[in-house]
Amino acid sequence: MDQQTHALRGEGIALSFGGIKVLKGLDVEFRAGEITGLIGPNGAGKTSLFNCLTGAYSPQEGTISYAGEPLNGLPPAARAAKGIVRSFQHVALCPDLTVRENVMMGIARNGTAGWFSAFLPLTKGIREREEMARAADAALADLGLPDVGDKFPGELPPGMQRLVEIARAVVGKPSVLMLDEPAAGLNNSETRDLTAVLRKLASTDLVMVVVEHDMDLVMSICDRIYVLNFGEFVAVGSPGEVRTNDDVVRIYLGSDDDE
Ligand SMILES: Nc1ncnc2c1ncn2[C@@H]1O[C@H](COP(=O)(O)OP(=O)(O)OP(=O)(O)O)[C@@H](O)[C@H]1O
Repeated sequence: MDQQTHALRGEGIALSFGGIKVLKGLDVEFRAGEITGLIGPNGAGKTSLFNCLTGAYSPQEGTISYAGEPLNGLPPAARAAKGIVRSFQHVALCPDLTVRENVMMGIARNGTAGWFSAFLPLTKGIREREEMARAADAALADLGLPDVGDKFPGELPPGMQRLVEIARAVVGKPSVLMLDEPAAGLNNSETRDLTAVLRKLASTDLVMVVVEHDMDLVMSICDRIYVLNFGEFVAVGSPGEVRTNDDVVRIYLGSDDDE
């Protein structure tokens, strides 16, 4: 896998709301085989950039591509069908479906007969449902959750719900996995479990992007980190380079949030 070729790239991304520029012409490259962090103080533009990459926002300027294929104009569902998937800051599991069924929803984008037909009492549907259930159980087991398939999300603690959400994102074998504040709402031990899971997920053919406020998590899992401030990158580099960058130190010491 050529990590440069199989990269998610943004060139000259500019986004404004009501004439206020929140992203000021950003060039960014998220490479396969790396975990790339996106950090910055509150209001820096992290979520806006994330949303441009997933297709939730359309930047007024710039191009977004994966493996050289332009993605501009494609809505989130079309990007997901191309293997570019995301998790949400607030756990977004269906409360009335079992954990296994929630994870099975992540397979639907793969172009099988589909999640709905898998629930119809037809031979094809039954076979497909069994295959999807096996894949869902395997994804859950891979993330250290072997016995929760029959439970409902509400029966699990927040840390496990987060892992179920990640299982749903990875069960369809994405090429780009975008995680929006995966540690939000987790306690220290849940964050440690998540850190181990994210490290394990990293593989040579997967682009992983993490927007996160938890600096310990970012510094321990990321290969490269982009630091945003007021819609511009002020630094990019390894955790060690970013940690000792004078501008980054100034931004974080000068900001009044708890990063
Ligand atoms: N839908 C919107 N309409 C108007 N302004 C917006 C919208 N979304 C974001 N903004 C503005 O864009 C700027 C960047 O916000 P964004 O949420 O991208 O920052 P962030 O770095 O993700 O912050 P946080 O860490 O607090 O989530 C902020 O000034 C915000 O008020």
